[in-house]
Amino acid sequence: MSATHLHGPVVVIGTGLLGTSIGLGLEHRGVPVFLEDTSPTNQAVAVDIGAGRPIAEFEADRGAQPELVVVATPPDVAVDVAAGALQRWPRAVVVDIASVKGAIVRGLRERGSDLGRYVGTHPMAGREKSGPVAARGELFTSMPWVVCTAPESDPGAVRLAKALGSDLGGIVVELDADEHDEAVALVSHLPQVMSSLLASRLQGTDLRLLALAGNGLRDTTRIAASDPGLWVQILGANASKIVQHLYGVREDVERLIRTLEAPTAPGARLDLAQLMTEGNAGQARIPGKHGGPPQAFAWLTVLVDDRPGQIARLLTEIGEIGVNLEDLRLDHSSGRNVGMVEISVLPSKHDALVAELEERGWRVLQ
Ligand SMILES: NC(=O)c1ccc[n+]([C@@H]2O[C@H](COP(=O)([O-])OP(=O)(O)OC[C@H]3O[C@@H](n4cnc5c(N)ncnc54)[C@H](O)[C@@H]3O)[C@@H](O)[C@H]2O)c1
Ligand SMILES: O=C(O)C(=O)C[C@]1(C(=O)O)C=C[C@@H](O)C=C1
Repeated sequence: MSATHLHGPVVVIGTGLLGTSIGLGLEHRGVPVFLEDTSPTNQAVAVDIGAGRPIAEFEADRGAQPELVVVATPPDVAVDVAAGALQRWPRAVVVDIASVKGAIVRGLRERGSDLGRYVGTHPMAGREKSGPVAARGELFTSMPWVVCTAPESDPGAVRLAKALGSDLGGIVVELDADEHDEAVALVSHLPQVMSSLLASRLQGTDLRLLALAGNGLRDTTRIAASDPGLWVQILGANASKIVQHLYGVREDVERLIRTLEAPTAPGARLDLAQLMTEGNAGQARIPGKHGGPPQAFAWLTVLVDDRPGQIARLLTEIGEIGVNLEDLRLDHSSGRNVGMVEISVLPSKHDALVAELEERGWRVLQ
């Protein structure tokens, strides 16, 4: 059977980071999108940046039914909004994209909503920023998109939910809602908590000391900038599953404290080595891009003058050389007018890229 694609119209309710990113991605594919938000400003910004047209234009055609409604509101109103959409458009399939899944399907079941036309989904892609201005149409490319089929789900509705994920470039993964919540407690919610706990230690620190921070601190605290309002809802809705992992963390932290209180005691070094090795083993299990096996990319750093247009020129030249960037990080060395562009590529491309960039006059550190 050939793959199902969306044709639209698609209604997106909630035009923040995720809803606007979905609108942008679908419009880019030629799927007509209509946007609704309780915040007139967020709706207008999403329309202005090309994520779709205002819902009023859709409703002007009385009796029009969307093919699909995407509920992209915060989790605590997702049940109300999805239940409302199922009633408002009695022939449309309704999906939500909230970060927790069990509570939403249970909420809809309790209300007696038509679960045949509802499918819970969750794109495992996002940013630490909120609102439509932070949206990106390519946010979902090659990222997992979980589809949680309930026993009541109609197969046609599930096909459309999967089409949403795959049309936006995501990799569709089918899970039961409870399995999903179990998994994200570890791979998404615990990282957020750990990052916030770490970053909160920085409050009140002398800024001269913080200026020494390298990538270690930046890598581990990026998501500590996430929206507290959204995360209070996510953590609250998945509390019982997250707390199981925090018990494990507590045990490890208590063990580490005991070891570091007596760092020269017999066995202390071995204990520290074990802790680091256990971390290495866990980190090595994280799959590489596109859900493939973990892959070690090769990194190089290019120094660029801190002038407008330099980074764009570098990226254009890497494109001309014909090497695919796997990842990119930008950094500034404190107090110098130079930027550092860290680039990761397939190991087999590394040496040729360095040689070609040096040939073109770039300063490359390896
Ligand atoms: N931020 C992420 O990284 C991420 C990733 C995957 C999934 N999600 C999920 O996506 C959903 C949206 O998250 P976001 O980051 O886009 O949040 P956001 O704050 O950027 O956007 C939410 C939008 O919903 C609107 N809204 C609130 N109540 C509404 C209602 N009753 N009706 C219509 N609009 C309403 C808000 O005005 C806002 O524009 C959440 O359920 C979240 O769990 C977030
Ligand atoms: O990259 C990020 O900013 C994210 O944290 C995105 C992230 C994640 O944990 O991967 C956060 C919460 C969402 O529910 C899905 C994706």
